[in-house]
Amino acid sequence: MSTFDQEKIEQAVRMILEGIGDDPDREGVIDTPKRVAKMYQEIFSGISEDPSEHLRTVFGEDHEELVLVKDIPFYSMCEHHLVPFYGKAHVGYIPKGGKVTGLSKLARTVETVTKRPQLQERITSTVANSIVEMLEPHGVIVVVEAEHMCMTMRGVKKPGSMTITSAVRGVFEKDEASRAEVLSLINR
Ligand SMILES: Nc1nc2c(ncn2[C@@H]2O[C@H](COP(=O)(O)OP(=O)(O)OP(=O)(O)O)[C@@H](O)[C@H]2O)c(=O)[nH]1
Ligand SMILES: [Zn+2]
Repeated sequence: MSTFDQEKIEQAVRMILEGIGDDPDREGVIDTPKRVAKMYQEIFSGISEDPSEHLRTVFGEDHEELVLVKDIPFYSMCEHHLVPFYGKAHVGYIPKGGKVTGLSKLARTVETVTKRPQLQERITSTVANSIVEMLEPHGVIVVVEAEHMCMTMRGVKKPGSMTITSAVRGVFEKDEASRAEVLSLINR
């Protein structure tokens, strides 16, 4: 995978400004290519990171019941239109064999996965799969709710519409009662 290329983005943004019929040399936008490149470095920083890495932090804690971090806010960029979609992620798992990770690491995993050109479905399944791979828990549930600006400010123009995706693994797949319990906590 190629690395972040600030100059290439600056050239491209300048061309976009030209392409939309603006003057890239006028005072107000002269520094815009630089600003956008700097912003992209920040909002696409997850491309060069491995989400699973955060989950290497484990404590040998004997807790084999639900751990749920809900309402993790995120901003991502729709890979089809490169406009934002944003909302909340809820991440729950039931640890096994003492593999309990730090609570912030669940939010950091969401951060890495969302800071890329994305699809909401892929965010949801990548977070769930990273937890399965690294923590080998009894079960994982990830619910993501988001508003997509490509559906609000343009195109179909449906502001307020929310997309909800979920990924369930292990016990949450098989046990309806466990799934219902965690969903009721998320919706509380
Ligand atoms: N499944 C999925 N679709 C998404 C996501 N973000 C945006 N999309 C959709 O991607 C689709 C792209 O459709 P296209 O027909 O190729 O592009 P378009 O002509 O701009 O589509 P419209 O948005 O309907 O105007 C649209 O239906 C978007 O709503 C996402 O996270 N998951
Ligand atoms: Zn889109």
